[in-house]
Order: sequence, then C-alpha cells, then structure tokens
Amino acid sequence: PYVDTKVILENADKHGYGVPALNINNLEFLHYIIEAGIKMNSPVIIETSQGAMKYAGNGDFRKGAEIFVKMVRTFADEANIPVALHLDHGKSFEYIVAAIKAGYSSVMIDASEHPFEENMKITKEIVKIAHAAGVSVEAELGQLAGIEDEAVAAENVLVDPEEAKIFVEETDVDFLAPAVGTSHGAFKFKGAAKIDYDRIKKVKEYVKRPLVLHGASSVVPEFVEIAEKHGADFGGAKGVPAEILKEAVKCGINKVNTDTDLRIAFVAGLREFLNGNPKEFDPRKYFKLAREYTIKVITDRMEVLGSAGKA
Ligand SMILES: O=C(COP(=O)(O)O)NO
Ligand SMILES: [Ca+2]
Ligand code: NA
Ligand SMILES: [Zn+2]
Repeated sequence: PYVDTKVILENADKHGYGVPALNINNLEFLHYIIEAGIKMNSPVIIETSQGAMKYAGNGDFRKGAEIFVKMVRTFADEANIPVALHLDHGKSFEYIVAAIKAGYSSVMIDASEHPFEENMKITKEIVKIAHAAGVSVEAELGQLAGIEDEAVAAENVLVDPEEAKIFVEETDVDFLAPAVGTSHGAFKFKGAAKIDYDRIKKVKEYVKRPLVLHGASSVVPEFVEIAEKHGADFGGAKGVPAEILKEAVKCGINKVNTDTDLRIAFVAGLREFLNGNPKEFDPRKYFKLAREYTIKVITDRMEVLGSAGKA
C-alpha cells in the first residue's frame, strides 16, 4: 500500500532498523526498487529530487510531480509492502507545494545552508502547510559537503545536538537529517570513512524521532570495478562501508538516503551489457544487467539496514 513516510519511519524507529530511501528519475529505477522490496519483504521510501521532478516533466516540475505520484501509486496500490514517496532536498517553496498538491507522502525542506534561526523559521512554515495537508516533513541541520543536486556545499558543518533539540521543539518537524560527516556523491571523506556516532546518539536522545542519514551510499567496489572495466572512470570513488551504516542505525538513524549506489550499479550493468552485445538495440533487453545489478545493490542494502522482512 501507499503510506505516509511517517508510518514507515516510526515503525523503523520503534524496532531499531533502517529503511532505504531510494532516489529515482525514471520508471526503470522505480520498477527495480519495487521488485527489490517485494523480494526482501521490505518497506521502501521512493524519493525524488527537485531536479528529478523537472526531468520527469520535461521541464515542468508540477507535471513531473504528478507523473511520479501516479507511477508510484500504481505500483504501491498493488504491492503488499508499504511504499512512500518523498521529495528529497526540497529547497523551493513552489516545488514543495507542488509535491504536497500532487500527493507525495512527505517532503524535505532543506534550508540547511541558511543560519540556524532562518532554517528554523522556514522549516516551521513548511511544517504548518504540510501538516495541514497530512504530509510529513524532513529537515536538515548542519551541512553536508558535496553536490546537493543544485547547490554545492563547500565544507561539512556537523550538527550541534543542542541546536537540534531547540529546532525540533520549535518546528515539530517529523524527521531530522543531522549532518554527521557524510557527503553526497561518489567521492566521500577526505581520509578514512568515518561518521560521528556520538553526535547521532546525542541528537537521538534530544529529538526522540526518526533520523535521516544523507550521503549514505557505499559506492560498492564490485560495481565500480565492473563499470571501470567497461570504460567508466570513477577513480577515487569512496562511500560509507556497510559496517558504518549498521552502527549508524544502532545509534538512531532510520531513513538512509541512497542515490549514488543505484546510479553506479545501473551504469555498470549498462556498460557491461552494451560492450558485450553490439547487435542489441531493444530497450527491453539492453537494461538486463543494469536491472540485475541495481536490484542486487538494493536487496543487499535492505539486509544491511535490517528493513528486510519488516514489511
Ligand atoms: O543523500 C542523498 C544520497 O546520497 P548518496 O549520494 O550517498 O547516494 N540523497 O538525498
Ligand atoms: Ca543541505
Ligand atoms: Na530527504
Ligand atoms: Zn541528501
């Protein structure tokens, strides 16, 4: 069924597991995520960035939002796993309102590049509007470095747990994304992979609601190697190892945002297949390996996060 993201995340919070929040831009990735969820009997959170809304609507983001809601609901209504649709990194009021109007389960207001008071004020406004429409809200505190779709944050600014306490009390936001050392994309961490577990625990103690880890892709070496064997150049790619994700879930993370891992698995399969099948040009066939690898990276993640078997 199609559910509110809050339903999925409150259950994850209660039972101490993580749920993958998986970014899509098109029908294929949605297919693969639903297949993986059904195979593993796992709840799934589908999420789209503002750029994905624009892309799906061929420039018209309101149309894109409607297309995504209709596609996701069609799968969700007949799947026996909970499925939610979330707007990831909502920064513009128009996009957030469009997602709410179209029927998204939840929206993120990402005002994290603003000063604390400003972030709190903006988030409070969005919570009021979203809650009036029965939609749950995610906000971000602190800054992740790396590319955030349309904005590039320079440095990591880790969340201040005391600020998180005030922020959640003031805004009544449903889930919080604390910056704890990860960053978006395939090139995370300057040195060894590490995130600030104590900071996650402190925030959890204060806010007592589901937490979100952004920049959580593992950048799985197996798929990086396949992609590079077939012409990709991902030199220096590094992600969050599974062990660190497991510990982060133990510390209180419940929504685990994963975009890069799906992209790398897909493009590895696509490159391998096209290199090995020069005569193939049927789009129902040449995504075969891309589909296989993307489903694999998702089912593995559901095992690591503990959402497998929890639908
Ligand atoms: O945070 C993410 C995805 O992060 P990755 O680039 O690590 O997949 N989406 O909001
Ligand atoms: Ca941000
Ligand atoms: Na999000
Ligand atoms: Zn993110």
